[in-house]
Amino acid sequence: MMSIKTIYQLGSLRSLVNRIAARAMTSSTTMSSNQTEVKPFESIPGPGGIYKWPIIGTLLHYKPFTRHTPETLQEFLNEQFDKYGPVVKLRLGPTVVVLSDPKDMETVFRHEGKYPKRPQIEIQTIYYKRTGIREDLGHLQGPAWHALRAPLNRRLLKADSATLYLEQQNEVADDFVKILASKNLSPEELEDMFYRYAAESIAVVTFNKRLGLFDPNPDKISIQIIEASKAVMIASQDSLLGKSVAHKWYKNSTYKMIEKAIGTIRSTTAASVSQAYSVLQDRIKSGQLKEDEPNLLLSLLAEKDLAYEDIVVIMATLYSAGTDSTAKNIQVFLYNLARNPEKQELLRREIFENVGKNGPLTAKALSNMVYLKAALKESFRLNFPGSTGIMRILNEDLVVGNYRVPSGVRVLLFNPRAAKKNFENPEEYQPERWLRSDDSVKKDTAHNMIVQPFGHGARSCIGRRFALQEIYLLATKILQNFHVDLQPESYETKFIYKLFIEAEKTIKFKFTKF
Ligand code: HEM
Repeated sequence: MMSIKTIYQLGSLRSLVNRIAARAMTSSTTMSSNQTEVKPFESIPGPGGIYKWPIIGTLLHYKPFTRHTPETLQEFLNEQFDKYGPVVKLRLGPTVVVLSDPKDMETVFRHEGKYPKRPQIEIQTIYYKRTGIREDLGHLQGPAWHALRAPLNRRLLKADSATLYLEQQNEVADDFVKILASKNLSPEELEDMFYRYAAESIAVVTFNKRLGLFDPNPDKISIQIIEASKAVMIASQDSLLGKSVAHKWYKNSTYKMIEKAIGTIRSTTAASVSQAYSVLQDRIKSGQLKEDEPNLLLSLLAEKDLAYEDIVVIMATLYSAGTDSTAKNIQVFLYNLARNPEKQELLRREIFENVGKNGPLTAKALSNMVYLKAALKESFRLNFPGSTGIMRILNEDLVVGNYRVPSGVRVLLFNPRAAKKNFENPEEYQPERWLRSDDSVKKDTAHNMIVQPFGHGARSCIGRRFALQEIYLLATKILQNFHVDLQPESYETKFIYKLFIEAEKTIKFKFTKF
């Protein structure tokens, strides 16, 4: 007989236990672990009747039938929770079970298996089928996904993966601050600068070079990727949340938008990678390559199971996924600091203590800066970065919220609601909640599943260490030099979502040099 250890080594103990539980659930007296009756999938509450119909059931959630669009989906989902309770079943394209209890989120993550499935974005699936081009990391599933992801885990998720690039990324942040100090930027120009900052910062990782995006006449091609990345986000959100449907049958405007955008991202990345490759070859030939230099491209080229084309796809994904997301969340962080000047001052004090008025942000300083980390985490809690939270397709039958949910069903872990419902004074910006020295906070942070801005588990964000580092860096440099404030009309900024959070109207910051 197989020992428990052997079964576990085969990676199947958890799923075995769950399968046994699932079988038990189908019997007439099914009970969950806390001895309450497990109810069938069909009985999960949610909008019924015509709202269950394909296509139309989703479109009815949006304008002109309600006041919502995919950009305000969080408000819509909150209304559904108020009406139906903590587990809701509704149509967002396909049927989706939306969960808001952290315990249920944990159950889903515990059973996601070796190849967690995030639902593919249909418009992208169709694009890949029609064009035959290679799918990217975010789209692939199963072993094909794992083949691209594993080499990146080793290179991007280690403790020092991002700090290796600190020196180069410090320079990018310094250049940003110089421009802020010397030019009178309009709010729109400033907003654009945040995108350029994120793109410039990740380019030193993907292409081994500065792109010069802060120059008066930057390379047009690099700027095009920024715009293309925004377009991919908008089209993807409309497809994921069931607003765009016709792309299935013909090239509607949303499809044309994503077709053009992915085409631009791929072709321009291919050119940048090819250039970086030539530079690398020249440096190897001339013996200029430093053995210890951080060089993602070089290290991926050494990976025998990755084709050159895979590397281009990886770099395209990292460059575009790493631009829009980071640029938007930096602004939200600065917004929260501007609205809470006393917290801004506490953070500035920590910065001065650790790096002084002009010093670079070092890995050592960063490891000491607990308030900086708490301040950003609190910003993520208050204004959740992603439109919906995390999505998965269940790999096995599960019991969540006392309902049986079969394998293959889409679940949406709606962190934004949990991030408000499980905290005291949830609308207040209180970085102190995340500081271990404050006892009242431990209670708040007890459930680790709630604020997961980068997702969780094997399928979580591969760029998270870089995203955090870039945000920490820019916030540090800005606070070393300026008081951050808001023009009165931006004080009550409304946030909407284009996959990631963004201000409905450009935020009007006031940076006062001191
Ligand atoms: C504040 C900035 C960012 C946020 C909030 C964010 C958030 C996320 C989230 C929520 C996911 C899905 C995780 C899951 O399903 O569990 C994700 C996936 C991903 N992110 Fe990020 N991200 C950010 C920055 C970045 C950066 C800088 C990069 C690249 C350098 C990046 C690359 C990716 C990729 C490639 C995936 C797909 C991973 C996979 O499917 O294996 N992200 N991100």
